[in-house]
Amino acid sequence: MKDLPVIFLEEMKTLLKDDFAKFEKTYEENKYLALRANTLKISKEMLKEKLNFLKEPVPWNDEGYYFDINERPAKSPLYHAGLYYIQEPSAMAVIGLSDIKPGMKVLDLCAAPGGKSINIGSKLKGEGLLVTNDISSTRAKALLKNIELFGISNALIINENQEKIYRNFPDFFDRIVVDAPCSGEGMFRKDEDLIKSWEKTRCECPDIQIDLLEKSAKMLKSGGRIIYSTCTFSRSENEDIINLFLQKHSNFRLVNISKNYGLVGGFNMEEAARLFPHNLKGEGHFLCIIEKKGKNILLNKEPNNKKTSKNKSEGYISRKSLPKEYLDFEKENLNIVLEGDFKFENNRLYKEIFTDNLEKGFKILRNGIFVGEVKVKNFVPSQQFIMNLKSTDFKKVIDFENDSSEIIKYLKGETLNIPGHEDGFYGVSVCGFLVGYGKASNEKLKNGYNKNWRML
Ligand SMILES: C[S@@+](CC[C@H](N)C(=O)[O-])C[C@H]1O[C@@H](n2cnc3c(N)ncnc32)[C@H](O)[C@@H]1O
Repeated sequence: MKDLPVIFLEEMKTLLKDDFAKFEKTYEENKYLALRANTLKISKEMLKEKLNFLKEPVPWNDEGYYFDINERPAKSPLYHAGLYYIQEPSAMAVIGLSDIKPGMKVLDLCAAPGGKSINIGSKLKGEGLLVTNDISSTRAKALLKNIELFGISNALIINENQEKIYRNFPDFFDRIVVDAPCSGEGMFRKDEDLIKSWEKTRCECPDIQIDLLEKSAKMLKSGGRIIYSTCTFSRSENEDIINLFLQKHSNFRLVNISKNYGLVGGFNMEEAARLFPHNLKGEGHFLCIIEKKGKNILLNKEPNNKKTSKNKSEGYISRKSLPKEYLDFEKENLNIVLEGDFKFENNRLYKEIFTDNLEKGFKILRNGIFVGEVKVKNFVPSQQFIMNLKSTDFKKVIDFENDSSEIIKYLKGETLNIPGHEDGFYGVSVCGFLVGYGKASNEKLKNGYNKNWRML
């Protein structure tokens, strides 16, 4: 039994009444682990065939599977191909039970390290826009890496506060996910550090949570929905926050979340959902969906995100003005013709997703895809670009089995011996899924894998 704060246990007794004993017992039991197929790259069924340690599906997310606590899926080369994301099973309910559809404009306001954003990315299927944000610059870097690894092409990754985001995106989004910073009570079993910071976070979080909802309300289109979630049990960070918000905003209503698989309603808020560890295989979570009343103007037909062409920022170039080095690289090595809104700045080529102006100083970590850079008259593709391609997009590919020692060497940054291969650029893949590229010369493959992503 962990050293749980006495006040926390007292509050849980009041909250759960007869169920408290069952709840308390879960602290002596093992936590559950799960992962989610990245359906931008692989179907859930095909992933199950490739990973023989997967167990039963996570019932509230159609991409999720449980796996055994002794497995280390992050060590597999298939993970480095962006085929799955390891995520706490209850956390999968947030996007799993939402109705995000291709073409929507979605904001993930508190997104790092990106578990929900990756899930939103797969639901959008590359259509529409994902604006994904975290206020912490260090955590936003982890978010950037995950968006790159999982091959999400339609994301604008930002590192801003809610005030500045709302000034730039009034009445803009179809869905806003507020996976709010919280006191983390639901994760005490998983992460004991949260117990240490609990006294502080439980006092500070409600003010931030209500402000995040206030700003989200202003960024939402009429008919749009806010998906509010926390991983804490406390009513003061869940139902109380929602009630406070609804009292101030009569133009919002609660949307009912279906209660299957052990999910239960909120306290005096049947429409919301509570996930308790004594009712299901996962940690503690709260989830609530609120809708802005009014004419439904979602999924309006303008291409992607563009508000008006007048607001389009400057500096875009057409395909025919792309640097010769890129066009030569594409012609020689790829089977694709890249189209889009391009920028070429400081020898770096970008294919952007969000083309409107944002206020000066707005912190953008990535807008769409960083394609690569021109270095000494050669085009060097970026890791992100590679992760957005399929192995069939490369003219030449070297493929390895998941258990081959060569793919591990590649992921560690080593040069590979490749007898019988002609010189030139190669996509490098595992079981047919790209992990990177290399340049062959004299039967050796110079490693092009991102140095910062190397397997240790
Ligand atoms: C529960 S975690 C998010 C987990 C994430 N949604 C996921 O699924 O991987 C909450 C995040 O909120 C961020 N945060 C805290 N205050 C914020 C604010 N005012 N605006 C945006 N993000 C904030 C924290 O840095 C933290 O990364």
